[in-house]
Amino acid sequence: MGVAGSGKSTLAALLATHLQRPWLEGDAFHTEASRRKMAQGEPLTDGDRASWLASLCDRLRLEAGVILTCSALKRSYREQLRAAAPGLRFAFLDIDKAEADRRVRTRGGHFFSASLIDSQFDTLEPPRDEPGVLRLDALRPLSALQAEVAEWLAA
Ligand SMILES: Nc1ncnc2c1ncn2[C@@H]1O[C@H](COP(=O)(O)OP(=O)(O)OP(=O)(O)O)[C@@H](O)[C@H]1O
Ligand SMILES: O=C(O)[C@H](O)[C@@H](O)[C@H](O)[C@H](O)CO
Repeated sequence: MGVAGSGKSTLAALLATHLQRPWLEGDAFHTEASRRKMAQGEPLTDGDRASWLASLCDRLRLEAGVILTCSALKRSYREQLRAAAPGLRFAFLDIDKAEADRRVRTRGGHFFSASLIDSQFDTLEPPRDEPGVLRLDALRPLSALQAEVAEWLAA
């Protein structure tokens, strides 16, 4: 979990290969209308995210041991996901706004508008006192992040 540009997909791809686990890209479950909205620089609302979260919950119920990349910005979103998959664990890629903005502007080939970075941080409720959360410094090298998550999952 984490805001756009925090590195969720990049890290998940590495972990899925390393751990031989299936990986679900949360962005693939957004409706076409939501993707269009984000591409036009319009933030999603709770309403837009409701059907998306419901689809992710359905997938979590079906597939055990899956790695899911999902912004999961609000505590209520995480609680909904946890209810679908009891014991679900969250690796939180914690990043500052300047670096998220830099990454989103430079990565290219992605529908997400960089003008939405402010709203991602306005919406983010960083996990505090929630079960099963590992906070990661998103600025560390990917190899270190991968090792940290793999060790945490194995514990
Ligand atoms: N630890 C890292 N160090 C340096 N660059 C990174 C790191 N992790 C990811 N990046 C780079 O940052 C950019 C954003 O990463 P990525 O697309 O994985 O983020 P994301 O959280 O999945 O974003 P979104 O939710 O918007 O799809 C990519 O260009 C990626 O190569
Ligand atoms: O809840 C949200 O606002 C979305 O899930 C976003 O976080 C983006 O889809 C993602 O980051 C793509 O860049």
